[in-house]
Amino acid sequence: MTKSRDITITEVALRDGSHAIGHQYTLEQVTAVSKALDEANVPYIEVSHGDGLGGSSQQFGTSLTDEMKLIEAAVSVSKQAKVAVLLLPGVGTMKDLRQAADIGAKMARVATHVTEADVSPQHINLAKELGMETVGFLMMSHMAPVAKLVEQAKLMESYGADTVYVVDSAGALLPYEVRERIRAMRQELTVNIGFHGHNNLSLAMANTLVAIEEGATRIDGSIRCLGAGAGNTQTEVLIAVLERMGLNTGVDLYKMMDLAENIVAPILKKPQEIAKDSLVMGYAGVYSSFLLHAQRAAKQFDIDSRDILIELGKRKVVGGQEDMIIDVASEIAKRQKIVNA
Ligand SMILES: C[C@H](O)CC(=O)C(=O)O
Ligand SMILES: [Mn+2]
Repeated sequence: MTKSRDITITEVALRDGSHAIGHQYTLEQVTAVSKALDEANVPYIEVSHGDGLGGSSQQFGTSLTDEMKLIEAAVSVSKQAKVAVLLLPGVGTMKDLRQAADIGAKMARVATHVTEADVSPQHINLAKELGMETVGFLMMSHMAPVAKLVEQAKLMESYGADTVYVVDSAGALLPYEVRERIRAMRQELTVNIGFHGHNNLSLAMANTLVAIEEGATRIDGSIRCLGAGAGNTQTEVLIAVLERMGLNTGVDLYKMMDLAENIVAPILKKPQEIAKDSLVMGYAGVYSSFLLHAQRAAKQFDIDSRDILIELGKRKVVGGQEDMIIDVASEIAKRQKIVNA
């Protein structure tokens, strides 16, 4: 019998990693990765467009494959794993959530900007009615002071979330900032606490361990770092580290290493690394999902992508404001033309 898990992992490469590959997952890739994750005993596998259900659009990026087909495929090969979906109210609809539940998704992660939890009760309630496990996902957690974050987390708890996550969308949080956030939430909430990191400042693992030290038991990872920006906490590495610490995830390390090497690495166009743009995202506190958008805009306007990202950070642009990337790029290009004239 498997010993109960000390830490429960949600593998997010098939959702967060969608950003890194321009939402081009094929049915074959999602089937192969999900099957191997299930065989490795990963308890939760998140599958959706990178921006959650309903994200496929000009604004966020069009999916190659209908996400419902991807979810269906993941469900069909998961014997023990539960398939999770992400939903941003206003991007995904109640209808999307119903459809995902109908085809077998068992967990709904309702994501809002860290100060906007009050847009989530309808979706959390519907997920509960549909018999799904529910997670409140507070994105861009670095942008709110601790007291505000706790207030918003308590709102999500009051709406019925079984777990509330601190989401370091920009990979900008420093370990002491994760510590104070998780500690305060642990003191004020009775539900599970989760942590979702991004590795833009090479701190995803350190931040995850600090979160666990402070009482987070639900942790996200992306295998081979296949997530937005520089990727998330690398799942197979995390499993090895936690095993060394005597913490049980129930996940088979060898199977995860084989999956990372043989199936996931070939999906990546190039190995995940902290390159200049992802580093700037962590430094300037910019949403990791903006990476490819900013790089495309830089090319279009023949400017440095770092200038766009720094400006987006200054303006505190958040998820859903992807159209601002082009505006900012065009302004920088105009300014530079005037200076160089
Ligand atoms: C929609 C975002 O990609 C959700 C997420 O993973 C994050 O904020 O980080
Ligand atoms: Mn993320």
